[in-house]
Amino acid sequence: MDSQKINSVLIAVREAPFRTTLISSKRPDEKSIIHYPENCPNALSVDGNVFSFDYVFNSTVTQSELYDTLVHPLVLKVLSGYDCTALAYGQTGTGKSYSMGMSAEKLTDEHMGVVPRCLQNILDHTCLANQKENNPLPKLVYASYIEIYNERAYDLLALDTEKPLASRGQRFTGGTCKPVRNQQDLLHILMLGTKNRHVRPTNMNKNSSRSHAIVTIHVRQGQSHARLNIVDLAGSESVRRTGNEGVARAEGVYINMGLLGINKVLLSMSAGHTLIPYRDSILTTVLQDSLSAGAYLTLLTCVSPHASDLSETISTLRFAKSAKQVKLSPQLSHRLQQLQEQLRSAKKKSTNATRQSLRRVLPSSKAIKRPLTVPSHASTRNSFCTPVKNTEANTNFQRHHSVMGLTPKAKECARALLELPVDLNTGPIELLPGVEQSNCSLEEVKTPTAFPTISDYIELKMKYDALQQQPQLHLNEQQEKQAAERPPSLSLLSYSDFNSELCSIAEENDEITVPRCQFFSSSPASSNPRKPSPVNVSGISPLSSSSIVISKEHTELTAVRRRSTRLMSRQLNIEILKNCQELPQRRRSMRIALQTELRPSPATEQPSKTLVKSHNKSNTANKLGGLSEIISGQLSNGSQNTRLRKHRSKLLALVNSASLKDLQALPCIGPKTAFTLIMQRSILGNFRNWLQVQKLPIWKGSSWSRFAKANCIEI
Ligand SMILES: Nc1ncnc2c1ncn2[C@@H]1O[C@H](COP(=O)(O)OP(=O)(O)OP(=O)(O)O)[C@@H](O)[C@H]1O
Repeated sequence: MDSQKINSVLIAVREAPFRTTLISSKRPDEKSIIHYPENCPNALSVDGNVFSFDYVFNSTVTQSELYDTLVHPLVLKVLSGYDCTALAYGQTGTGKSYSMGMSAEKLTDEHMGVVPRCLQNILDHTCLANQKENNPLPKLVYASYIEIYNERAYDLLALDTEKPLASRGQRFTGGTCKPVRNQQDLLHILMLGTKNRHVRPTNMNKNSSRSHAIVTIHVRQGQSHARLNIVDLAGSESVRRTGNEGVARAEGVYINMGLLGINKVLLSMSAGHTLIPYRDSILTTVLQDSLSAGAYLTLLTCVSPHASDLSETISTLRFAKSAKQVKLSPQLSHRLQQLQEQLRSAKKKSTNATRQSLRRVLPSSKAIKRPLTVPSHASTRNSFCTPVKNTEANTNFQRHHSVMGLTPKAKECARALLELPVDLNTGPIELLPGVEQSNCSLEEVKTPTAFPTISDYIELKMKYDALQQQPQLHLNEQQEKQAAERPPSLSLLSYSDFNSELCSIAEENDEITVPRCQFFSSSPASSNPRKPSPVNVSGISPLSSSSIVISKEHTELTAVRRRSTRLMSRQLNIEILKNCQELPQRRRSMRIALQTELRPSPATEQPSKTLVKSHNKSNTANKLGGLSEIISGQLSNGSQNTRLRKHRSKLLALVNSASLKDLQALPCIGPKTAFTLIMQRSILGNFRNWLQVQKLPIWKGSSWSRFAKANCIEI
């Protein structure tokens, strides 16, 4: 079905017919400003500027021609499991909504737009596919319809359309998905959308959309889920020409803000930046997944033939040209899910052969590493109590796991150890050999599976609570002795694994309630096993029956601190560490600033080592040179002032020319600040003085003063 090869990014231009309403209508003798050079089928020229795109449609193109050429290939890709986005961009009144077919009006064959055609096409395909006898999983089609109005996302298919789904900075979880099984469902969705969408007459368009609208068609088949986003952006507009006042004027400001956001995202993507400003507007937040490298993107730019719209037309075409630079490499959205599904069933069967083959397919996936650290659901009481034979391998594994994630070498070692034979029934985590378990039914207690769900954790907690009420383990003297001689358990594996499970769940659900557990890191023999203590199972012991809320930040704090943070904390002295307990939760720039503040200031007898050190660390600082003398106060007042002046101008020159990486090397500059600084620099040109830099709207709170202090540029 996806045999047809299409470019991952397709850019097309459609010329709108002359307007017939309100201002700027066609003068009797007026000709279109858009010309089509002969011999260049996919080019157009406006005012002497020639632009070429993948497709160029003149004003006579029909809706069905446009669909067949531009959007039908995307539909085929969606049906094959890829995420796709079709986006309409352009000046107000140039036919974006008309082309995309966002409303329930004009549903005749002549005027029907992209949305109804896509849905019809997808329905036809899925019906055919589902009718095939050898197709066990039917393809199901759903659609959602949302709008971004005044920087808030609203669900147009919800019962309460007034309640925003999300606003800027908030997480967007998606709108109501309605099943689409036939024409009636489709019509119902479009009618609801038309009824609820914000539309208002302006001087340029009697039915001007006041919001960006997104129709998402979901095609599900089993675990596979592909999406086609059809986006009708509100038109860019100048307040002067639309004649908007009051609310309409404010709407225009928000519309332009969303368009600027999408502009920035596409420009950053085409410039190959690693930091894409998705969070700058709610529109780009919502479209983040679809505007990522893993999806197909088709951009339809609509342009006006009117001479009075010349500047808007040229800027629209320039935008389309820059979007052409975006490089994407679409991937099957459900591929990984399928592999994980296979792994899960392979784990249940505990077949070594299947695992080995999957490891070859997914060599670096952490999902592969997990089965070794936790016993499978199928583990029985006996298998739990059987000592792990491959103790040496486990000890090695433990050692390597403690550094896993730090260096590629450590990861390599761990991966190599994965190849060692381990009894899959027992797993590497065992209880004490020969322990009598009285009534304690250990097989009932399931350790987290490789793919736990929230209900798994709730179940786990209930079982811990139940076990706490039951008689504890009893050991005889010999067993105690054996326990004392026993090598440390693989608790670290459990700790790290359990935490990473929590992290992944916390990521999916901003916060969840899980059993409060203590992860022991030494051999159980180190504590008195006779003492009534919680039952130790697989390296996890309950602290209390109370629950704690584990948020994403918390789990990051405890388990998956960044490597830089871990290395940094090793270098810092204990005093700083005490003060920095909350630091990993904060932004990098704040952390660096706080550390700078915590260390002796330049004025004290211990000159600002942080600054000198961090400066010396990078090339950036090497360019600045001589700073240590200034800070340490070794120079006389006069020469110190001269040095400072020189330093400031050198630093300004650096800010005017430095790359993103170099800027980040400066104290109190994080990746975000560096990025916005570069964006401001590209908009405003080189900064003339530090006052200009200080006045930029990028400094929040006391960030400027911290930056100025840390870099000796206080004005
Ligand atoms: N190719 C076309 N053929 C026929 N009518 C068209 C065509 N393009 C646009 N129109 C008509 O022009 C008018 C304005 O179009 P539309 O509302 O789609 O513009 P828009 O770009 O979405 O504007 P806005 O951004 O303000 O919402 C509509 O009445 C639409 O029917």
